[in-house]
Amino acid sequence: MSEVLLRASHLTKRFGGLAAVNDVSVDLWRDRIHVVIGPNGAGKSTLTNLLSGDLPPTSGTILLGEHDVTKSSPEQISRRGLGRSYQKTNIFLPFTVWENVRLAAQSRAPQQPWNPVRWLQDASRDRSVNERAEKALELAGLTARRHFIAGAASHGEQRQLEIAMTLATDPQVLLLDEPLAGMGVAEAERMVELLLRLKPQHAMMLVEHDIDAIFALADHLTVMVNGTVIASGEPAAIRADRGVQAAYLGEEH
Ligand SMILES: Nc1ncnc2c1ncn2[C@@H]1O[C@H](COP(=O)(O)OP(=O)(O)OP(=O)(O)O)[C@@H](O)[C@H]1O
Repeated sequence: MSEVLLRASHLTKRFGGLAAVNDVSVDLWRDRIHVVIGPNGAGKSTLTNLLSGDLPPTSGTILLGEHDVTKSSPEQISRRGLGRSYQKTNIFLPFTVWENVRLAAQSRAPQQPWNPVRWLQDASRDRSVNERAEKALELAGLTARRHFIAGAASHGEQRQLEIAMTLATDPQVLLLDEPLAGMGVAEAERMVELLLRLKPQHAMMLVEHDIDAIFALADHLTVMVNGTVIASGEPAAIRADRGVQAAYLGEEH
């Protein structure tokens, strides 16, 4: 049965006089994909940064499960089960796909000083780390690519790798920033399949621009403009909303 895994209430984030996120509430449910759309500057990235702890809200509250994480650090929030993909910035391009996923899994083990080489050596001895990495690799559909050098993998495979690395931290809530960005049709289809495969075990929030993917994936759609939610609900209802059409989707929709 579906359950709310993350509940953000009345979040506001001000940068000086600008309310980049203005009184936004979001519930993320297991087995539901919540897609946030909106034009440039709408506040989508800022909202994601608030939920992941990368930015503190000016006001509002965030519950992750039963825990109030409004003032928690990204590390604490991650350890409570929220995984966020960071568009390639975490990938070590000279390492293999497997090594990257194993490093991400190792980040869940007790803290050590930052030393990638030692992390690799330690990780190879740690069965639970390896098991978590193996599972993440498989879930992300990358088992056959494990020995590829990450830097030589295709764009689509690198995006899959980001998701595998996020999964290796064993999250229940996933925040994914434009998982289909820059993908061709076949890669985008594979990514949509992957996200649908992950859906039953996770609560997911995606920021996405690809209209076809949005309507293929979204169980719930939130439309933001200038920091404010102008519509939120079932995709079919949002698609028919004239205010949304005028503000965002364009005349063809
Ligand atoms: N650190 C910051 N300091 C000041 N203003 C910021 C900061 N981060 C974002 N903003 C402003 O907040 C508003 C919302 O930005 P945000 O990046 O969240 O929008 P977005 O919907 O993600 O846009 P895009 O689709 O272009 O990524 C914009 O006006 C932006 O200039």
